[in-house]
Amino acid sequence: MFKENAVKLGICPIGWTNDDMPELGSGNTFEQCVSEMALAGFQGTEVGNKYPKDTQELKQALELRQLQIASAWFSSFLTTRPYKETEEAFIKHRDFLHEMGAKVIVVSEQGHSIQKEDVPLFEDKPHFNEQEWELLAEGLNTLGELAREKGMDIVFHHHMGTGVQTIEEIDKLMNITDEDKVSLLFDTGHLYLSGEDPLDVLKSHSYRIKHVHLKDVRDDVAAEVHQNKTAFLDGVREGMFTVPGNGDIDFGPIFETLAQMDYKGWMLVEAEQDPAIANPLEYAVIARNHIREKAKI
Ligand SMILES: O=C1C[C@@H](O)[C@H](O)[C@@H](O)C1=O
Ligand SMILES: [Co+2]
Repeated sequence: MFKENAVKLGICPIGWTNDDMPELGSGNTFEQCVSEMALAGFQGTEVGNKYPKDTQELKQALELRQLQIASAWFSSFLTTRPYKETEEAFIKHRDFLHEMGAKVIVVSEQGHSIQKEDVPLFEDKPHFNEQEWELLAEGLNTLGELAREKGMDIVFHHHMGTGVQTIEEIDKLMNITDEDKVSLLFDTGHLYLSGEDPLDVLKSHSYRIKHVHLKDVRDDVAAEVHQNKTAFLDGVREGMFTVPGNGDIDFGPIFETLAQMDYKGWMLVEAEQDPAIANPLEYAVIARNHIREKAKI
């Protein structure tokens, strides 16, 4: 299994408050969120919309709970907007994360994304044309260089409803970007929901994976989302995702493969669902226990 101290375990705030649907968990405070993360036994977190913007204030709140910032999501629009727009926003984001001690920056291409659109998730995903693939690759290589200026890496987030969702698309992106500048985020839930075998991605891109999101999927809800032509955010509300140990993904072989490939870095539970239905602390504890049982950490 994993070497000692190779992996840091974290949890994302999206189970407490959802940045894409701020009405989910609107009554949950930042203090409740980070206190419950620590109480459930996690060492770190990503950044959510309720976190203090002031780095000193955020550092103090995290130090009190012995939590670290692992990363934060960044939306790029390299395929649809002038490059400079993405670069300007990226530099601010990079500098904030650097100040907070993070080593990786999560990047997701949101050009043409249907992630927030009211259209069928399983039917309307975008497909990039060759020119868009080139824009994406060039832009990501440059963002990767900018991250390197601060000793950081960008980790690309493949995602349902975007142009980089399937294994074929992930393979293509990895092939056309510079391996020294663009790394990969491995998100179990997005791969499984897309119908991919997450183990295939681990095996093909082990040396580029530098960040992990642990998300489980409820097969019965996912089937309804498929059948009823539901949109991504409605699927989330309906409970398509949950924490590891509460859904249908078998995490044993995933942890085994990550350990065999000598994965080092963060693994963060990231399980968006309605906190009014799934109590965030209760589900954080379910996830922590499942990881202890299956990954022996
Ligand atoms: O990393 C992520 C961030 C969320 O905003 C996103 O929608 C979620 O599904 C995810 O994987
Ligand atoms: Co994710």
